[in-house]
Amino acid sequence: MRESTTKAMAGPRPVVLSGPSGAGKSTLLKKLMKEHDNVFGFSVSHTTRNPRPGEVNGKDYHYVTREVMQASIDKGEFIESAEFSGNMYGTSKASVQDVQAKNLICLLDIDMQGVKNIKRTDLNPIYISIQPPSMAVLEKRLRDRKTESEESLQKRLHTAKVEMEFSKEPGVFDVIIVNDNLDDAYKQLQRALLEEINKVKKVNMSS
Ligand SMILES: Nc1nc2c(ncn2[C@@H]2O[C@H](COP(=O)(O)OP(=O)(O)O)[C@@H](O)[C@H]2O)c(=O)[nH]1
Ligand SMILES: Nc1ncnc2c1ncn2[C@@H]1O[C@H](COP(=O)(O)OP(=O)(O)O)[C@@H](O)[C@H]1O
Repeated sequence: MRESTTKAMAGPRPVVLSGPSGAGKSTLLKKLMKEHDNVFGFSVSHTTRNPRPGEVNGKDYHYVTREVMQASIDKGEFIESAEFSGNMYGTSKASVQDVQAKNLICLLDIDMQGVKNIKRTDLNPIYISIQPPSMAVLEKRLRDRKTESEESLQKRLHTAKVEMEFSKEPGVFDVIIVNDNLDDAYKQLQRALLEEINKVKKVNMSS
């Protein structure tokens, strides 16, 4: 029998945002959480990559060594994990359960391997693909973000092409949002989640 990670805490449906590095996933997630107080909770992933300036351990990611992360995976503490651009990333069971225990919509920012693996679990999220208007715009945004070395940038651009192809496979994503103008993309995202948002607001208001 498949292990149930979340069934006991049946509440609002989680939301997976996926798409190329630089497509705007973090920007959109942060805006959702800022504009809807006490509705969303971020699933804080583990990663072996170094923190960027301004990122906070335990908030953006749990920054860990490869040894620590692998040991934790081996103990069965992760729902999914993947190798992305030379680093490990993964969603622990605790990261999702912490959010679901508060009856909040759990937001996951994961790559395409994560999407494939989450589809094999009973999490049953809404799958949303965030896409850049073009590869040229994606490259410009990633360069302007100034977080990547040239090598890391090239790796991300290469993976972005694979991620874009993956998103075209029918039935993978429930919603596809092209993040050209940020406000428009945000409105589309909010519209896609409105039903879930209203459900949570109603329940949390009456409790
Ligand atoms: N599978 C999986 N992917 C993750 C997880 N956390 C982050 N990612 C993905 O890893 C990739 C790199 O993330 P990051 O290093 O923060 O770079 P950024 O996307 O360019 O901001 C992105 O595609 C994220 O969606 C996770 O827990 N599992
Ligand atoms: N619609 C947009 N127009 C212009 N710049 C954007 C837009 N959306 C995001 N950005 C910028 O592009 C960069 C990549 O966005 P980010 O949210 O970090 O992407 P991801 O989390 O998908 O890697 C950031 O510097 C962000 O401020």
